[in-house]
Amino acid sequence: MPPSYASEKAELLDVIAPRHSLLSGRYKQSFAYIALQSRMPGIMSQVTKTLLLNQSYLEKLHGTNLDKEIHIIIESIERLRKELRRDREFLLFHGNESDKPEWNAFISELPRPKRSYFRASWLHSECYLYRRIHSFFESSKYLRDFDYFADLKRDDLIISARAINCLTMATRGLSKNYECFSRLMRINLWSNHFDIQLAAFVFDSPEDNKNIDVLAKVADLDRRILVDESLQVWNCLLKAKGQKEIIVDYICDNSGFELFTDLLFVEYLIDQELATQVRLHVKAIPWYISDAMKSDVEWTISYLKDNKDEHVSSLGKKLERLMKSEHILVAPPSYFWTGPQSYFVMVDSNIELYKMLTQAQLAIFKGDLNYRKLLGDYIWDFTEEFITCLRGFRPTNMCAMRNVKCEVICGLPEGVADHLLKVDPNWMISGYYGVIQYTDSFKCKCDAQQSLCSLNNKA
Ligand SMILES: O=P(O)(O)OC[C@H]1O[C@](O)(CO)[C@@H](O)[C@@H]1O
Repeated sequence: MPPSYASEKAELLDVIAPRHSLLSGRYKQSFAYIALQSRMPGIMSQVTKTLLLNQSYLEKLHGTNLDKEIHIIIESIERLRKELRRDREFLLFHGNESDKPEWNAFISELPRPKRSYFRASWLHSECYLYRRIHSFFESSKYLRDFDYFADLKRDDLIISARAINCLTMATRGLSKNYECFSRLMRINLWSNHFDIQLAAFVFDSPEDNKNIDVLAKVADLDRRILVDESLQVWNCLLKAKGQKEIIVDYICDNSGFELFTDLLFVEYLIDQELATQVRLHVKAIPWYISDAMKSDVEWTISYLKDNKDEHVSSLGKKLERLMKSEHILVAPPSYFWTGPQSYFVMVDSNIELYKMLTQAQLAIFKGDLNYRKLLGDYIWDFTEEFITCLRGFRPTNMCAMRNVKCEVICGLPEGVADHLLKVDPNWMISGYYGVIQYTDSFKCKCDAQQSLCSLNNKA
């Protein structure tokens, strides 16, 4: 265990994160504390290691010696690690960051006691750390575009070869019905559980290849879906039938195997005319290790296209055609997705992005981090309604699909959380449980939301 300067400085409390508070590293029995105390330093070491491992490749690529640039980046990472360990205040950005004004305004407006790693909201600390790491690369001459997480993301797809073959075969020629739709959705949900460094779905028998019920191979998964509102998502898309334009905004999470299943689901939406266009919202910079960037979407499609399995390869070619015809497209990059803010502030801090989402029939938010930002990284009552927790953020009909990897959750039926706490004390951080939650854009309940509703209706 590294020395805990942080505990002296931040007056850490040896408790779980209390109800009705923001998640924060202050609570020593929370996942936030573990993440800041040991996970983030580990990730920083991983970045350094990757950089050194890639040095000769990068030097060949740029035709120059990179000792000095690499040395500066590694030293900066070391300094950042010390700042974190000592619970220092967040520093302003002074480099070439495109989103520098937004970040600096955000940091300056934080109340002082909420401006250091262990005292701040966990969401702010964690996003800030990933943002700082990237800023070291942005300030360099040759390494500004180096994605230090790319190898991990690519390996994740490569080790999933068998699952990719099976799922590709099993999802050809699907019918348009709720059953197929919801199975694809569930495969997509669980792929968020098997993210980086976890083995993907395992398929052994040859029958797997033709059987869309591949979920049965992953023991008992459906039992672990705590809320499944996929029928409402299906109905939301059916309601748009006949419209000339049906846009689905897909706020992506991880690359690797998860992005592959995203693409399978998106292919189905387009094939079945449930959507005329799907816009993938990805990250502008390397983020939370495995988050998808535009380059990952492109790499994934060309990996599928060049696959030696003919079904996988023709899927890759089909996806490429769908991209060319703009049935699928990567939305213009927005730094909002790599900002520290929760989504309820989007209407004030990024009205253009908010308006863009209002054009969609449905916005799907994938993964744990998106969920945390939807709920403001706040510990709500387990049974609080999803719509309430969004605090007015409702640009369109919305679905969140997420495995439960931290203590933020809502919308559970009465008694479920109490039961889980008894049978599985780690249920909130294991990623074993999942939710598919939905809210309709017109389900407006409170006065405070009136102004947003009228904006939605106008946009
Ligand atoms: O890839 P996801 O599902 O967004 O998960 C991100 C992970 O990062 C965390 O935010 C922790 O760093 C967890 O909540 C979660 O385990």
